[in-house]
Amino acid sequence: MAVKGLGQIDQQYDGSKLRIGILHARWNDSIISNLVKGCIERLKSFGVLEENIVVESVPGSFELPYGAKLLTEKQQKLEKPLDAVIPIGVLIKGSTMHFEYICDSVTHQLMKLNFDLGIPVIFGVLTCMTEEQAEARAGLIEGKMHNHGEDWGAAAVEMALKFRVEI
Ligand SMILES: Nc1c(NC[C@H](O)[C@H](O)[C@H](O)CO)[nH]c(=O)[nH]c1=O
Ligand SMILES: CC(=O)[C@@H](O)COP(=O)(O)O
Repeated sequence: MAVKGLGQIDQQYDGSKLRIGILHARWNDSIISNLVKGCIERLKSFGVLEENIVVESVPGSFELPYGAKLLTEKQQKLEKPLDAVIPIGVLIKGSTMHFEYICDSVTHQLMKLNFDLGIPVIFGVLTCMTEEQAEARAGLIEGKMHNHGEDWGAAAVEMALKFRVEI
């Protein structure tokens, strides 16, 4: 059994009332597509309704933090607030320092957004040294790793519901 991964879920979560935003980058599109697919499938496995999953895209991972903030605020203005947002991006090391700067700034800003927006913001960004690493983590290499998009869907549902108090 694999050591890496979310482990057993600690309780049954009913996602049928949740609204979840997925904001994905378009860089490295073939890998992104499978991560988004896995994420949506996992959300649905918790009962999240298709019509309550809002999927939007931005050009690259650098745009994810501000895009996630704008998406969340727009849904609030439309009186359809999100219970969690899942930014999804794939960063792959090139030949300059571009990768390091984007990984660092995006990670910090997404973490900060949790506190600024007051809803869970999941870390759906792969930061890989090679394309092969990214493909493996998107479940695209048979027999290697599972699709990490599934973990992000599960994390969103758990974090949206875990500390909720129904009055
Ligand atoms: N190299 C990667 C990028 N680069 C693009 C930036 O994220 C950004 O869209 C551009 O600089 C305009 O602001 N994005 C990724 O998602 N993945 C990469 O590997
Ligand atoms: C998107 C860029 O600015 C690009 O020049 C970065 O190059 P690399 O991915 O090789 O570091």
